[in-house]
Amino acid sequence: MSNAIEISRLKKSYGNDIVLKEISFQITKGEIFALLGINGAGKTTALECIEGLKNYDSGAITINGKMGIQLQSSSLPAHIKPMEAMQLFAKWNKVKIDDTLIHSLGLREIEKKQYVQLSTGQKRRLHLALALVSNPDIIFLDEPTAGLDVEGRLSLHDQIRNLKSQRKTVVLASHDMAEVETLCDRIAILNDGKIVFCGTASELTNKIGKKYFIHIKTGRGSETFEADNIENVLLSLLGELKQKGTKVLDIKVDRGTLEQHFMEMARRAEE
Ligand SMILES: Nc1ncnc2c1ncn2[C@@H]1O[C@H](COP(=O)(O)OP(=O)(O)OP(=O)(O)O)[C@@H](O)[C@H]1O
Repeated sequence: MSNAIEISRLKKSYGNDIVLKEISFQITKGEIFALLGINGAGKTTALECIEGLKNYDSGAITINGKMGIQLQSSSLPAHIKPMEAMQLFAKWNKVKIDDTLIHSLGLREIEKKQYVQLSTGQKRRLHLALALVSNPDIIFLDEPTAGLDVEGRLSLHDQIRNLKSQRKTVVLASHDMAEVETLCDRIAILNDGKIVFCGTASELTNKIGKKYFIHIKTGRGSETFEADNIENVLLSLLGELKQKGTKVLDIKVDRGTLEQHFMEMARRAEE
C-alpha cells in the first residue's frame, strides 16, 4: 500500500455548520504533505478527525501506519521537566526512549527546566520529541513553526526533512507559505469546507501562475511589472530604460509565490 492516509467523502459539522463537505484526498507514504486554508477553513478539524481525536458525521478514513501527534502548546503540566514528560510518554507507549532523539532535538540542554520555563522554540522541540517517542510512521504537525525565530524555524525544517529521509510521512497544517513551498512535496487547499486543489506547488503554479513577474532594480529603486509574454515586455522595458539612460542593476523573473497562487485559488473558489 503506497498511501499512508486515504480520506474519502469526509463530512464533519458543528451543529448546523458543515465545516468539512465530503472531502477526499490521499497522502502518499514518505511525503511531506501540507493542509492549507485561511483561518477557520477547517484544517485543524480535518487533522483531528484523521488523528482520531474528533468524531465525524460520515465518510471513511484509512490510516496505514502508526501515528505520532504533536501536542498543542500548554498541553503539558506546568512543572513537568522535559525528560519526565519523555519518560511518561515512553511508558504510555511501552517503548524505550531513543538517545538519538534526545540528542537531535537538544533535550539535554533544557532538561533542568520546567515546562512553564521553556521558550516557544524549546516547547516545540519537546512536543516534536514526544510525538516521535513511539517511533511513528506518520507524524502530524499543526503549525509547527508558528512564533519561532528564523534559527528555530530552520532547525525545525531540518528535523522535518530528517523524518522524510527516514521514510516517514509528515502531515502539517501551516500558514507559512514560504515554509510550505520549501518543505512540502504536495499540498491540499481547503476552502469553504472543500478541497479546491491537491497537488505539488509547481502544479499549482501551472494552474494559476499564467503571469510572469519582472522585477527590475535600477539606481532609482525597484519596480515589478506583470507580463503574459515575457520576451516582448522584457525587451521593451529594457529598451525604454536604455533610452532614458537608466542603469539596470538587477533583473529577476518569477511566476509568483505560493502565497499569491494560494490567494488567487481562494479568490476563484469564492466566485
Ligand atoms: N469545537 C467546535 N465547536 C464549534 N465550532 C467549531 C469547533 N471547532 C472549530 N469550530 C469551527 O469550525 C470552523 C473550522 O475551524 P478549524 O479550527 O478547523 O479551522 P482552521 O482551518 O484550523 O483555522 P485556523 O487556521 O484559524 O487554525 C471554524 O468556523 C470554527 O469556528
